[in-house]
Amino acid sequence: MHEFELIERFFAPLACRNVSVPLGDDAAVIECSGSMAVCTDTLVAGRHFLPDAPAEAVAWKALAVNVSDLLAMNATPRHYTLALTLPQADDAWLAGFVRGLDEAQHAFGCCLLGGDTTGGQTLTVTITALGELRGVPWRRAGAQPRDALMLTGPVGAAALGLKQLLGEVCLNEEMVAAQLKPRLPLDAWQALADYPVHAAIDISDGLVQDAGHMAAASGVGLRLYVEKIPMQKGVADWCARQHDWSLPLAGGEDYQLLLSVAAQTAARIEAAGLAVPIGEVIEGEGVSVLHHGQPVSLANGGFQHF
Ligand SMILES: Nc1ncnc2c1ncn2[C@@H]1O[C@H](COP(=O)(O)OP(=O)(O)OP(=O)(O)O)[C@@H](O)[C@H]1O
Ligand SMILES: Cc1ncc(C[n+]2csc(CCOP(=O)(O)O)c2C)c(N)n1
Ligand SMILES: [Mg+2]
Repeated sequence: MHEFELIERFFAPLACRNVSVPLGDDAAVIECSGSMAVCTDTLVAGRHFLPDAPAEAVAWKALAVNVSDLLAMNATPRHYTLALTLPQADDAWLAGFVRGLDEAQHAFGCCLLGGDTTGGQTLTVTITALGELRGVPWRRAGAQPRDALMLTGPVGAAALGLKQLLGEVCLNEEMVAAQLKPRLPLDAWQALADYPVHAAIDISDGLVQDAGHMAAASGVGLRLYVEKIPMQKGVADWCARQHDWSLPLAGGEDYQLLLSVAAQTAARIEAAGLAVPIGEVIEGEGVSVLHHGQPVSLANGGFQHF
């Protein structure tokens, strides 16, 4: 199959229709009236997913991790581009990949503007996503002393799912699903439009490491309470058995949002069931973690590529 035939057959059906110039020219053209958020994330076989991961899951995750960054910025997903490097053009793999992308597009409300397809040794998927700001951008730099820190959902399952895929533990399919096809907190995010958020970040590299980015950008310290952090029962049980909280604190790929909000806003957000308080912002620097009052130190702070 030729490169152009492949694009026409697999990717043209996913293309945005309601844009000035859609997929097919040297570049797409879109009209925009307000502010747009733009982000890029790459998935590399062997680094971000196991080489035998289902194609549907790879596609879903590639779009989900980008949409997660848009949500963290307070932007509604609209469009994306796809750069794909394939070791070979395998019909069945591509059909699965397009199914996963189609499902993700519908779930996240965005469509394909264009991209690039090349041959290469390592399967690599790079997506650049564009979203429309729905208010002020939620920056990492806005956390203020006495703010409450809130998390939109549980953490730790994706890291436990990876352990299961690697054969290190045998638990249940919920963890594997969290690793392969992470769900985003879309409903909570929709409702959060009505609340003033001082700072936000999505949890991709691990809660403590990403909280550290918020702390550094804001020039404050953050304090987290392990017993308040939401986690799936399987994760909590595993951590309690091992006396080790590194999965929810540093495992990463959770794609929940960490928010810093004024204490009175936090009470309303919690009452609406949109996020739970897990700590607070203090004067100082860095992230400290307490478990029933005892400091927790982590051997490994979070995911690092190098
Ligand atoms: N190669 C690069 N060229 C230009 N800017 C980059 C590059 N890599 C990262 N950045 C920028 O650095 C900032 C931090 O990037 P990073 O990838 O750590 O973001 P993140 O959202 O924390 O991580 P994730 O990749 O898990 O979504 C972002 O503003 C990003 O655009
Ligand atoms: C095969 C395999 N090895 C390791 C991991 C774990 N992992 C990969 S990327 C990442 C953080 C986000 O990365 P980025 O900062 O690039 O967005 C984590 C925790 C995995 N999922 N699959
Ligand atoms: Mg991010």
